[in-house]
Amino acid sequence: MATPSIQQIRPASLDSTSEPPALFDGTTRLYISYICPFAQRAWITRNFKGLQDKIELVPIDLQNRPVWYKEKVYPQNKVPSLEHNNKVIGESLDLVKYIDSNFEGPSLLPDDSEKQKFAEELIAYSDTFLREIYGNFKGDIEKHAGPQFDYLEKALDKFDDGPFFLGQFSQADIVYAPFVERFQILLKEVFNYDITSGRPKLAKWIEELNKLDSYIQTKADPKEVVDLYKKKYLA
Ligand SMILES: N[C@@H](CCC(=O)N[C@@H](CS)C(=O)NCC(=O)O)C(=O)O
Repeated sequence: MATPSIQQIRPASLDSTSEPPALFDGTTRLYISYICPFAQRAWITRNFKGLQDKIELVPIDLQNRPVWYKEKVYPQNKVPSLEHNNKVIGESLDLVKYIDSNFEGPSLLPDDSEKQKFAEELIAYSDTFLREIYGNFKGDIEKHAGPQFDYLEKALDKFDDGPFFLGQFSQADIVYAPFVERFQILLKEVFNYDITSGRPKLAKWIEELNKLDSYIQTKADPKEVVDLYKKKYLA
């Protein structure tokens, strides 16, 4: 029997014509959009911890959002959000930490305090990383984005007991992976800029990420990424 493709195991997105799920019935639900890198962070966390049966994935069509999402689930009207224990929480960085510490499954932070401190530093830097790159899509991309990828290359040099930021796969990798995925596609396609050129550790990090099912299953459609970003940033 053929292995089901990644797309086949993805539930269909709910749109303005869809009925809401049975909200606050005790089911834990992670609301995402397949194209959203912030939501992808929480989705990878859920997958890596093996919580596919404990946290139901509810994809939303952001272009044609159901009104009940804002009214009944998450007034901020953004994804990701998590319905858990009769409340709804949002913000991807908080959700990565929340899912990691409130559910079973392998921990996404090592015991080593030096590594924990470095994870905090990397996670705290992620907003600056994004701002520097997104904010310069119309400018000299090499000048502005280059130092950001150099930052990652240097960070990957800190621990040598594995290919990830802390050696082993952790929250820090999850925070950056969805964005590096998109920037790699987009900068190559639009600016012919290869983010891995001269950055062997970053190249290896991407290669190793692409061996993890929990990440592979969440990857965005590259064509959709390019179309969306061109429309948003380069029109
Ligand atoms: N700071 C938020 C950002 C989430 C976010 O901007 N999500 C986008 C999709 S990628 C969204 O829901 N946009 C809908 C809107 O702004 O109306 C997080 O980290 O979770």
